Amino acid sequence: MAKQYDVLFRLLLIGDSGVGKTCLLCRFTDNEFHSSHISTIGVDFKMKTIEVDGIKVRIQIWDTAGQERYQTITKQYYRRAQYAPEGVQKILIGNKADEEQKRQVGREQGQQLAKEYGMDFYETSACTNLNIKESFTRLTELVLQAHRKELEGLRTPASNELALAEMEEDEGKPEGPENSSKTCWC
Ligand SMILES: Nc1nc2c(ncn2[C@@H]2O[C@H](COP(=O)(O)OP(=O)(O)OP(=O)(O)O)[C@@H](O)[C@H]2O)c(=O)[nH]1
Repeated sequence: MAKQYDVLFRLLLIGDSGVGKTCLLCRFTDNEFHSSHISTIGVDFKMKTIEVDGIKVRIQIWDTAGQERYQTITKQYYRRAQYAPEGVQKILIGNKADEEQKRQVGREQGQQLAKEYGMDFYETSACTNLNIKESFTRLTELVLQAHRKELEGLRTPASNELALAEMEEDEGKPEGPENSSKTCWC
């Protein structure tokens, strides 16, 4: 049977508790917004398939708890992306852009910080659906660009045969940090 996607990526959301990581994810994957704050415990993930530049990309997005008390658990999950080594693609998001009157960080300040770390910067709102698709798509593009060589040929009909497409996700069972052996592109 033909594959539903060409390649699988893992992306990770990190940030302080309450900034809206879970809401960003729910808006992106299910187009939903929840006004209550139910803190993530440890980690959770959701999947979505998007097409970028002719490539069907299955994205597995990990949502981590922002609360400090879960840090020991969450760090286990993102240890390979932790110090953002070369090759790890990242963007900076300032969420809750709809709450202008409660703004904590100036747009220029966010842009400046992103520039310092060589990241793209997006102001988003999970509430109004501002820049949600755009930011996740941009990050996906960056990962695709970083893996251009391995992806050559994916746009052709023969793509299903490529080894990259063999990277299966196990939707029911998130891999534990210790037994994760698949390639992780963040
Ligand atoms: N106005 C507004 N509120 C938002 C937005 N995104 C999230 N919120 C609210 O902010 C609160 C926290 O959102 P969460 O998505 O649960 O935050 P989180 O970063 O996942 O929090 P932890 O799981 O504790 O790390 C909730 O009450 C959301 O409704 C947004 O874009 N605009």
